[in-house]
Formats: sequence, C-alpha cells, structure tokens
Amino acid sequence: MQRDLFEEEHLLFQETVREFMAREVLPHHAQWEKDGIVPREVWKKAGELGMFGFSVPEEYGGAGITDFRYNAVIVEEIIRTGASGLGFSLHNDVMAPYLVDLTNDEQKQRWLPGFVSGELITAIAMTEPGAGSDLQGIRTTAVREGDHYVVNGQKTFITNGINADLVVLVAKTDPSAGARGTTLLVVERGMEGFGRGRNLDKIGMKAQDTAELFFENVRVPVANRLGEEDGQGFFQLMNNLPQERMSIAVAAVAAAEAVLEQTIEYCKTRQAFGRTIGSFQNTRFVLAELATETEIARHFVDKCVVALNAGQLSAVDAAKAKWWTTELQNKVIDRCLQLHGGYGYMMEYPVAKAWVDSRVQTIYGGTTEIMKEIIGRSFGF
Ligand SMILES: Cc1cc2nc3c(=O)[nH]c(=O)nc-3n(C[C@H](O)[C@H](O)[C@H](O)COP(=O)(O)OP(=O)(O)OC[C@H]3O[C@@H](n4cnc5c(N)ncnc54)[C@H](O)[C@@H]3O)c2cc1C
Repeated sequence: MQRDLFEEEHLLFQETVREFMAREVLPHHAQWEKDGIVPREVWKKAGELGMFGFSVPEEYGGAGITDFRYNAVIVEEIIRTGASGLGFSLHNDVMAPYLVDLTNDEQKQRWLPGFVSGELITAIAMTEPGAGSDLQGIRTTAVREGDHYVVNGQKTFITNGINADLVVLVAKTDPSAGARGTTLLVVERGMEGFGRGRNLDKIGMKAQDTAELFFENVRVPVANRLGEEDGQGFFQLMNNLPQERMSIAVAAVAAAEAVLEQTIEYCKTRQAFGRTIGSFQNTRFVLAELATETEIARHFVDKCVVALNAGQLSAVDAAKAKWWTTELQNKVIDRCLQLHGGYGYMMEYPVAKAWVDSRVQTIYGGTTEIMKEIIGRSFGF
C-alpha cells in the first residue's frame, strides 16, 4: 500500500541520509562494533549535513522546523542498514525537546549551536542501578549550595554515556517530596567529580556506547538547571516520553520491514528438497502473516507521527505504539531468523544482528509491561 507520510522534501532528505550512511557509516560499522563506540567525527559529519536539531531555532544554527517526519527519516535509514551504533535518535528525538523547550536564552546560546553541529553529544541519565521503571525511586541527589548544586549518585545503562558532552541528569533536589522533588540539571564533560564507569558489554548494539556514570560531589552551577526548581522535573520527563516512544516505534517498524524484505529475497533463492524454500506453503504463510502485521503497525505508527506533529499524541497512544511495534519487531525478526535456518544464527547475516539488536526495544524507553500499565490506567479502574 502507498505510504503518504512523507512529502517531497522528506524524500529528498531521505536521499541525503542514505548517501551519508553508505559513505560515512556502513564501511566502518563493523570496526566500530569491535571498538564498542562510534567516533565523534561521524557526529560532526552528520552535523554538517544538517542531521541534528531540526527544531532548534535558526538563530542557534538549527532549521527551526518542528516536524518529526525528518527525525523519522533518520531513524528509518539508520535502522534499515543495521547501523545500530549511532546514538543519533537519542540526541535528536529525545534530547532536543529538553534543550529547546526547557532552556533559557543564555543556555540556548551555550549549547544549541554545538548540539546542531554534532560537536556537543548529549545523553539523558535517568536510570540507576536500583531504579529503572520506578523512576520515582531514584537516589541521586542535588543539594543547593549558593549558586551551585552538589550532586552525588550513580546512573547506569546511559546511551551515548562515553561520548556525551552534555548529560541531562535527573536528580532529587527534595528527596522528601516524591515526584515533586525532582530537578533536571545539565552536567558537562570535565566537571570535577563527574566520572564514567564501564562501557557496558551488551548482547547487541555493540557499537553504541552504553555506560555507567558516577557523580561525586559534582558542583553543577544553578545556571545549568533546566527550568525552575519548582518540582516540575518529573513532569518535564513525562512530557517528553511520548516522543521518545515514537522514535522507538518508528525504528521497530522500519527494522521489521527491512528484515522481512531481506528474508523474502533469501527464501527466493535458498533451496531444500529440490525447491526454493519460498515454495513451501509454511514459508509463504509465515511471511504473509508477518507482512500483514507489519503493515498494520506501519499505518498506526504513521498516524501517531502525524498526531505527534500536531501536538495531539496522547501518552496512551504512544505507549500502545511502543509496546506493540517492538514486540512485533522481535516476533518478525525471530520468525525470519528461523526461515534462514542455520545461516540465520551466523552474525554475517543481517538477520542475526537484527535479532540481537532488536531485543532491547521492548525494554528501554519504558518496558512493555510499563506501557501496558499506562494504557490500563486510562480505563479508570
Ligand atoms: C541498551 C540500553 C540503553 C538504555 N539507555 C538509557 C538511557 O539513555 N538513559 C536512561 O536513563 N536509561 C536507559 N536505559 C535504561 C532503561 O530505560 C531501563 O533498563 C528500563 O526502563 C527498565 O528498567 P530496569 O532495567 O531497572 O528494569 P526494572 O524496572 O527492574 O524491571 C524489571 C522487570 O520488571 C518489570 N516491572 C517493573 N515494574 C513493573 C510493574 N509496575 N508492573 C509490571 N512489571 C513491572 C519490567 O517490565 C521488567 O520486565 C537503557 C537500557 C538499555 C538496556
């Protein structure tokens, strides 16, 4: 079926991103997987092509366009090629709203030009060793001392954790006030007491730096606080989660489509019992089911992207899109791996890499179970 989400300018941009991936990323990605990290120069090259910060106002170097379809183009082109090391979607889809919507003019001046050029790489540090789904249970504290906060605590599983220059840190400024005592602070590379732990050894997304972060008496200027210390930090986080979830859902559908396409080609050529495996009814039925479900997912996700652009995407619909598409992605890729037989278990086949890379999709950005909680609560029980 015809897809009508993108207009001509998005398709032109898609070409640019495709060329960038072919030229600057794909020839090197296997090496980056061995290194466990993507070099910073790639970020700068992407920045030169205008791949970061569409919503950043023009006076700070951005395009001044609030249109998530550009973000979707980047997410889709990256995932289709299996280049799971690029933490661009975290920077563009998750971080931009914090740095554009919650900053004052002085902060915009300091951070946004580097954000757009790719010279300042960003991360968000919510999760701690003892608190992930239950974000209200975080223990990192920020105690006000004059014009600074003194930050102590530990974060884990932080995407772009090694490369990041700016980390939006979720901390408790008033531990007795529950969700209302949460504040967002920007911690910068080089601040005394800010340390990085291990670049974590994951089962997939090997080229992406996912790290532990440590904060020991880090003195963060009050000038680095996002918004006021008015207990809104937790709600600012919640406001931005639907866009993060759409980014994950967009990736999920694109990954399922790409692997399906590859698998259909594989089934046309692989022979067993003197026939192509695509000639078995089981193969055709499995592929028919997966293609149907993926197309249904595509329609729902595109509809949610339109709603997001119009400022009308509810947290509940974002949660529906996130859990359903990511569970589907895992199912599609798992079934496609099966159709590859033993070759599907070999890392040289894209389906094998897609299988390990996709597993986390139902976990980060809020687990499937938490998404169902959000949806379930909307019934008013
Ligand atoms: C590769 C990767 C990248 C990540 N990037 C980031 C990042 O950039 N920044 C960041 O802050 N975090 C990041 N995370 C952390 C991620 O968001 C958390 O792992 C996730 O939210 C789950 O939290 P948890 O790991 O503490 O699991 P837990 O919260 O301990 O959950 C364990 C299990 O219990 C279930 N569970 C928990 N509560 C309930 C409930 N109320 N009802 C039913 N079931 C429940 C969960 O669904 C899950 O199945 C990343 C994680 C990974 C793996």
